Amino acid sequence: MNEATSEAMKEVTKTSAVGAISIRGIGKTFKTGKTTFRALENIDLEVGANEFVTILGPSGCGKSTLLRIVAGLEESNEGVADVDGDTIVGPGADRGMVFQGYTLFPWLTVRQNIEYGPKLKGVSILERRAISNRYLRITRLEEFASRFPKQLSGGMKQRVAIARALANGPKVLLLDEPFGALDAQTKLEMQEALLDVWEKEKTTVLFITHDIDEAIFLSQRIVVMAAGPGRILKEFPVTLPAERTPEVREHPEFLKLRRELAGLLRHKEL
Ligand SMILES: Nc1ncnc2c1ncn2[C@@H]1O[C@H](COP(=O)(O)OP(=O)(O)OP(=O)(O)O)[C@@H](O)[C@H]1O
Repeated sequence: MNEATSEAMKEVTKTSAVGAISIRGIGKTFKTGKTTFRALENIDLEVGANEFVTILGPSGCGKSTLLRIVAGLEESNEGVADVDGDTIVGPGADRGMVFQGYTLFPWLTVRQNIEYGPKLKGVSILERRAISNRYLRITRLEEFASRFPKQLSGGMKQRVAIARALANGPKVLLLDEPFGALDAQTKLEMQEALLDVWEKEKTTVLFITHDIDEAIFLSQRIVVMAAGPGRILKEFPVTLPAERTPEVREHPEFLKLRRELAGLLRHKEL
């Protein structure tokens, strides 16, 4: 190999995308006493590295169960899931998760919450400071670094939760209705903030919601699930401009997709 080729390959390795999720034939049955409940049936889903994919579906269709399986918090009964070819057998630093409920440590400041994961891994204090500075900046929380969670609004708490997940350097962000508890205006602001973070970090995002507008605004692709048993109904590419300004919500393509999705989900309890 000549020098030029070897330099070119180094460049490819440096910039090559990571965080591809592959879900193949996943099935899940819950057993409670003598009763069994089929929560997921034969789920196949490929999410590309750096892609932003949203799973949209009615309550109880198994969205959270599927995300928990990818997070390694729940075991499937059938099928396999992997990230970049590494089979998921439990939680791992390659996957960061943010839930609807605020899961911050109340006794730690914003900065300490963000530094918690790196500290557990034994990262030096200087490096930890650099990491928290980066994510405080990206999530626009710099001036709140010394506050405690109870001194923050709901939107700020979710920004800290996202910063804390990113501080562990995950390849994949798994977001389970992270803005579900926020008021309408804060929710819109958080959607823009999340896209900003995704743009800067380029992690793969698998996002769950039952909000059609949220799914369209955020995603490159929407996967619609149905219940009884939980299964994938249909996938929709979102062909909106890459830059999602608030005006995108009035785009003919946005309105068309909203009609299509609402039609598909009309008889479901969304
Ligand atoms: N640990 C469990 N034991 C028994 N049943 C469960 C368990 N976890 C989930 N289920 C059932 O599996 C189904 C799917 O639940 P899941 O939380 O994945 O749905 P979801 O689509 O995320 O719903 P929501 O939008 O309301 O959060 C539900 O009917 C739920 O009652």
